[in-house]
Amino acid sequence: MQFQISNWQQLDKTAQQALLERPLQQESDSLKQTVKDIIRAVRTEGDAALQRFSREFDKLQSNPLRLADQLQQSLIAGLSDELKTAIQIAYRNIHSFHAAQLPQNIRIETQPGVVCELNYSALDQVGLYVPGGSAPLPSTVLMLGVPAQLAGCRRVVLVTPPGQPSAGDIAAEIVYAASLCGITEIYTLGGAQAVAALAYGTETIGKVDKIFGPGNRFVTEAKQQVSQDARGAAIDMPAGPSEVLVIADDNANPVFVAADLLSQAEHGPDSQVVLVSPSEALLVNTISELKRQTTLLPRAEIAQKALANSRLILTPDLATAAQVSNQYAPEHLIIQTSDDQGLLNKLTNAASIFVGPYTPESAGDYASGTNHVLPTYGYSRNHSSLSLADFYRRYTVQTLTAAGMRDLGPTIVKLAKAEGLDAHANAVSFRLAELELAAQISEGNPS
Ligand SMILES: NC(=O)c1ccc[n+]([C@@H]2O[C@H](COP(=O)([O-])OP(=O)(O)OC[C@H]3O[C@@H](n4cnc5c(N)ncnc54)[C@H](O)[C@@H]3O)[C@@H](O)[C@H]2O)c1
Ligand SMILES: N[C@H](CO)Cc1c[nH]c[nH+]1
Ligand SMILES: [Zn+2]
Repeated sequence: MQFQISNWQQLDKTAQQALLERPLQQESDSLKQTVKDIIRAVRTEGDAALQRFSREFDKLQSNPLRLADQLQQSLIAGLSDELKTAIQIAYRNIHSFHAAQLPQNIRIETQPGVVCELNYSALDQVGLYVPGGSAPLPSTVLMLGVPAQLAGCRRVVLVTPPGQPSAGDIAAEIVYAASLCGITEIYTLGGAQAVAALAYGTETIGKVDKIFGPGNRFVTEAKQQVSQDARGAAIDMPAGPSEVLVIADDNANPVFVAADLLSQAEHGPDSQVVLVSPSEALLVNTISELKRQTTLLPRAEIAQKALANSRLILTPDLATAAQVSNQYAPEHLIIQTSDDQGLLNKLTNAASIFVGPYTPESAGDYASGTNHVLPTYGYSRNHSSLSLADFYRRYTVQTLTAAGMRDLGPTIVKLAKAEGLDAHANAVSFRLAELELAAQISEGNPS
């Protein structure tokens, strides 16, 4: 494994930008076309296309699609108590953190007789995509299922790629985590075809209003495409291949830093990990640790491919390291320095930040309580981590009394006239005229 340390200060602006590029294939034309073709096939052929793609991409001979209730029960029964307890603890913490996010309706009188309300209502039907191509992710079931449960969405559908035939259709941990979240409508289906089925519906799978969840580049591209079609479905965010940026100085332990980098490198070959440090010694020692720890990992081959996309960057100081991170806009940002709190104030574009030597990203990936569904590929510049609010729609209500109309009406008429929109002005002035007439009648003085 070859590692190269890049000296940030010695690069010009173009080279600096190139250094922070994500792995290439993410938005290639061929990916877009592949996904477009899959979506079109699902829309025209329905379940038959789903079966065909499961055979082609997931090596499945035949797929019953919906996971029978009885099979769900027997999978859950086979799970060890130890693992069930771990899933319950994660569920509890994720539940606590998300329950605290319950949105509050607002009702205020902006001026006498003019009442404005902002209300939240839970989305009716939601689809949860749980990745499973490379590893089944029961933790993602909790990250999506807990907020859907707390919001009270009426129909919650879970899709996840089928496992290898020898290992059964689906991981028992996924089914157990789903059961804690009250989810029983589960389909063993993955990739762009699953996203298309959720967005448009097939004979077996009813369409949903919004699709949540992370996935590989096929899943992420499919979500983008269906969200651009008014007949498709809304989506949460582009949450693609995992990435982490670590800012560490001499104060950090290279064993921890290397472990944190590898924790995301093992997700997939298109994951990216970045280490930014003002300490050359820390960079060099972390490289030795990366080499040592990688060989011990069962997923070493995947991690090595991801490490080939990765960056080790030497900066003159921590302030410049913060600037590099802000420019990169990472999904996860870990800081292990002598001045973590000072650094926090300088960080603007990370989706989820992990502070100090005892806060590995794994804590947030599994069990601390925060959501691990996060924008990748620089989208954390303008997208947020998944939260309870994403499972609601917001709408406003307003009520003007006659007195409110009398007071505010002339202002509205003036503004509408200024825009040259006379019909808008009339909608108010006709009411004002009627109110004027009514007032004169009540005073016994109709003109
Ligand atoms: N950003 C986040 O919040 C977050 C959270 C968890 C996981 N992740 C990421 O999710 C990803 C999960 O990826 P995964 O692959 O393990 O599972 P996945 O479920 O996202 O994708 C697997 C599916 O991809 C489809 N596919 C595979 N090869 C294909 C091809 N050549 N053409 C068309 N379709 C194809 C198959 O249908 C398969 O079912 C990882 O990159 C991981 O880093 C991100
Ligand atoms: N790191 C992933 C988010 O990018 C989430 C995850 C699930 N399991 C392990 N990690
Ligand atoms: Zn992870």
